[in-house]
Amino acid sequence: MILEQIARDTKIRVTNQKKKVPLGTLKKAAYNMETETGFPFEKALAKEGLSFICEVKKASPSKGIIAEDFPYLDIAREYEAAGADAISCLTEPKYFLGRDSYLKEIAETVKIPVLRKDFVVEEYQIYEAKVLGAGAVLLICALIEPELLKRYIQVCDTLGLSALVEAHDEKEISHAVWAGARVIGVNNRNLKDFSVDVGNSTKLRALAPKEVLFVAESGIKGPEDIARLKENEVDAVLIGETLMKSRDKKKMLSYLKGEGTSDGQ
Ligand SMILES: O=P(O)(O)OC[C@@H](O)[C@@H](O)c1c[nH]c2ccccc12
Repeated sequence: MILEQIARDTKIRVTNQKKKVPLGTLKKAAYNMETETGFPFEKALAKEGLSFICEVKKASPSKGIIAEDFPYLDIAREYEAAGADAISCLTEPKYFLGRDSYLKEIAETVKIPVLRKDFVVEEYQIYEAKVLGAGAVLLICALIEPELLKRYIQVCDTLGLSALVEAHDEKEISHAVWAGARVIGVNNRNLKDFSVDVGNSTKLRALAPKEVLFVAESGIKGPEDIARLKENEVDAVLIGETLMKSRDKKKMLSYLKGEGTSDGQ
């Protein structure tokens, strides 16, 4: 399955990176970073009404190249100006054509918190996220066993980083809750066959405690999806492709919010 393949390649990437920057050096740098108190990513999601996490993504294994032209800083600025509550930035280089430098530059440019979207298989990558300026890091349950997940969330806490814990089914939701996740995301895309069902997140919402911030991820195309998610007490949505493919992101975001009359193009 694709997720396992990506995880294997990520392990190799981390091993190589450690030769350039050893864990001890990275850790020191991470703890020397200035930290905004109060977990700004969680604050952004907890605000009244549905929050929007807008994703900067060049490509994906399911869609291939999404944005031929990829002015990532302009895109991030446009998201912020359009009213995004947070930004998600892919840093995985092989399958998503992401880069650490995209995240670093975006975090230096916008005021809203930035999520590092990568495949965390080692603690090392959490320190990297911090040093790159992220306010949050994605932790995928399918890649991290519960004991380790608990430890990773604690590491995030000591760094003032929020963890967005991704779960796909009931069992993973209970692992996430057990590990102390305060933010849980459910991916509507099945990583085995890439099929998308927005009902996946609405179905699983009830299984996470009310006080957990709940994020619906992937496959969100129009205001009817948003309305359905709102009805099911989702706190935030994570949207990539629909926004990346639209020429006017501000218009698209207001269309999704049900404010605009146009089709967002
Ligand atoms: O482009 P979409 O369908 O709106 O999806 C965004 C985001 O949810 C998706 O990129 C994603 C969700 N979970 C992930 C884990 C790794 C990489 C990417 C993802």
